[in-house]
Amino acid sequence: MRIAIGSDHRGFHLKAKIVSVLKQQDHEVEDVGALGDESVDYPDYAAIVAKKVSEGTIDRGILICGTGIGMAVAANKFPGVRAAPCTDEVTAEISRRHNDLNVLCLSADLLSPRVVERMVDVWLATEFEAGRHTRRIEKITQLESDNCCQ
Ligand SMILES: O=C(CO)[C@H](O)[C@H](O)[C@H](O)COP(=O)(O)O
Repeated sequence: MRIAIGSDHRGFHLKAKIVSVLKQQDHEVEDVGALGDESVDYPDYAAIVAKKVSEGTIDRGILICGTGIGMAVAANKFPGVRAAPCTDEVTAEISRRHNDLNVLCLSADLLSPRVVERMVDVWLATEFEAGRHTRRIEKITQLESDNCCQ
């Protein structure tokens, strides 16, 4: 799978760990930064990853900051992006089955790296369930075009 991954300074070390695991699993990984743990602004990295997802040049995005919240707020400004902070394996799985989440947002401050590794595995492996959930995703897409300011 083609995966773009970004973080701010708080997520930098966890990002490095996830990048290495994903590469070992033969995913095509695009690391967009941050390049170190000096203070940066999470919207800058959310925008790079979310734009790629929105334009379809990669399959999925992963964003990491202190809580995952700022990254999700920023990424959701891009059409077609469904981003949310997940907190455990269950939310990671349901976010795929029900919400067709295409950008996984993670907390570097609150989650253990081992839990995150399992969450990422589950999130990448779980398919969208479709059925009644398709109707709901279509309604979200409709909200974008009804309220679009781009
Ligand atoms: O966006 C966030 C809050 O949802 C992240 O936790 C950021 O990493 C955090 O705000 C960065 O804060 P810092 O004090 O500048 O490290």
